[in-house]
Amino acid sequence: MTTTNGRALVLRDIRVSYGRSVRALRGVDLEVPASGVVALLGANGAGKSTLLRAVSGTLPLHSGAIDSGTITFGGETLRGSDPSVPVRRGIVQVPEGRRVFADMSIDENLRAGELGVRGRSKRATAQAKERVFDLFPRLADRRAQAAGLLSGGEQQMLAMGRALMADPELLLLDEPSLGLAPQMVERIADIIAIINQQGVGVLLVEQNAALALELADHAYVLDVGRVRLQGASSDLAASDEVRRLYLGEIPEELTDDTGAVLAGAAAPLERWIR
Ligand SMILES: Nc1ncnc2c1ncn2[C@@H]1O[C@H](COP(=O)(O)OP(=O)(O)OP(=O)(O)O)[C@@H](O)[C@H]1O
Repeated sequence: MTTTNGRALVLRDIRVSYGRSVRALRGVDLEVPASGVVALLGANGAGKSTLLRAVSGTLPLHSGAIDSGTITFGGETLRGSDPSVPVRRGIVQVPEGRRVFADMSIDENLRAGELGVRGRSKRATAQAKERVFDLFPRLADRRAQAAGLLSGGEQQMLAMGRALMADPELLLLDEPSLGLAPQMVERIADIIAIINQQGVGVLLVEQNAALALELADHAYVLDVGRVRLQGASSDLAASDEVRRLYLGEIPEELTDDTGAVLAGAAAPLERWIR
């Protein structure tokens, strides 16, 4: 898709708050290398969406603000930019909950993905759309239909397609597998892998840690606004803590010799499996 010119996203000591009392990020360092796939894991409220908002410049829309720290893309600062700046520089977010324009057609939704892109020729637009339809043939078949009639998985595809219309260098994906059937999750995972093979970097927020660690080269685990763990995805997938907390593996002390869950372990298990 985009030929990469080697731009990395770098966050240093980022602190974000909402109002006076909610400190959502408390000094986060994170890096997405050019064309890399990085996963961001963590329980509800850990600060994952906040981090994406900080990068995409959408915090003010949520009454949030960056208090300190730096965000750069290819060495150029992004911090303090309004949302149009990251898009123009090649960083596009696919928000959680898909948020397609339900009453608009698939074609119109895709056109909306170009709004932040300036001065593009008709030919370039047609090429971008062709690439989207190559990736998502189902959307091509139904391009005149209202987006609201699509299934949840198809709406996710449309939201990703809309982001790709801006020809991004880095995609910010917020929970792309949320609420989807397993088969559709696999399809979305395949598509993320293909998009990355085409040269697009991905910062992937996911509750589905197994999926995220499979797709990503490197992962970060956020915990109450701080990076609790980070490393190569393969190392994290092998770590006891990640297996226990994020891959739903049941801790030994709650099972018998055969691995069966002990009677009365249900309550403590709630704590382990998120
Ligand atoms: N608009 C907002 N106003 C006030 N507090 C907020 C707002 N958005 C998020 N928060 C708070 O900031 C913290 C981080 O939230 P965030 O949504 O970034 O977490 P998350 O890891 O993405 O969680 P989830 O998986 O539930 O989306 C939480 O304590 C949350 O309640």
